[in-house]
Amino acid sequence: MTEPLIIDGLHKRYGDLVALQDMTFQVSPGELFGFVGSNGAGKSTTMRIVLGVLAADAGRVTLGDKPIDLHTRRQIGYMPEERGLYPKMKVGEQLVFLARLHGMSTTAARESVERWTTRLGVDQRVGDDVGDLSLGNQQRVQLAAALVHDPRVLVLDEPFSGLDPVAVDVMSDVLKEKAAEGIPVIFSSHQLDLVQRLCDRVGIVARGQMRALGRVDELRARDGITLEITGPPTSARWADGLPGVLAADYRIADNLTSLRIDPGIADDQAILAAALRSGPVHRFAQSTPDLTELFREAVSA
Ligand SMILES: Nc1ncnc2c1ncn2[C@@H]1O[C@H](COP(=O)(O)OP(=O)(O)OP(=O)(O)O)[C@@H](O)[C@H]1O
Repeated sequence: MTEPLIIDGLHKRYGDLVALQDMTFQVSPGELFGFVGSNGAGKSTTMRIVLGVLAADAGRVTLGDKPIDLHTRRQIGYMPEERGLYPKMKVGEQLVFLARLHGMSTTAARESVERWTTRLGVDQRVGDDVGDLSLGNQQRVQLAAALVHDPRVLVLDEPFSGLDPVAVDVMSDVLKEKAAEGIPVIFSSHQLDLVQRLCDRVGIVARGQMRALGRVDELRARDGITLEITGPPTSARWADGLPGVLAADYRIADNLTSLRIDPGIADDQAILAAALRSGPVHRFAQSTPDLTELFREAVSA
């Protein structure tokens, strides 16, 4: 078990531009945390500060209660957004070199490189220059570079971008495995379906601030439940004033009534009865917002 990664009150400006404002969250050991937000929201800036490649103006990053110093930093596996491999160096040599930089013996480094290149499906390419690989395979090598030194924390900036579906599955499995081993894993992504499927918790950032933070299912339930009813004439505004109905949207063109309800107060059977009093009911369905809808709400707030 390692300690939680704690990001506490980070502020960062680039000249007049406020890139981070009181960015605060933590990632527990064994947790797969999805970091999402619009372009320019501040995800890479946060990750760079965690790695110490960029200094915050205020706030701190700790592993448990220990500030991240040079020693702890060597135990983080990092995939930067600007991929940082040397194109003219051979895959295998480069990975062994990086593992050695993190303090591994040559023998342990070679074993680890063989294990990870095999696991990630690039073992046939260890003798090739990185620059001769396809972008997707370079990305697999980049993930191997983040993993070869057996890190205590994983911080990955958009690890899924540009991967084919098979590589997405391999990457997903590896991230789940690393989290299951008990280390904190954080990754940023714009692929919200993937984040929703994989992550224990998510943070949604907009303009340098954390706008929503928590388990995906809790965030989805927090905004209430939506009921969609087709049949009763929307012009009758039949659901107005029913107990527990937070908002009613009558879509006249589709003859569809969409109700946001508070599940603690609303009685779905009473709502169905009210609908039937107004006309025949052809469809009565419940849905919760998905991560894409939560994202839209959070970034537009
Ligand atoms: N070196 C820099 N100098 C000036 N501004 C910067 C610098 N790096 C980032 N920024 C700005 O800081 C803000 C946050 O950028 P950051 O790269 O952290 O966002 P991001 O959430 O990772 O975006 P994306 O999803 O597009 O990668 C943006 O407005 C960006 O233009």
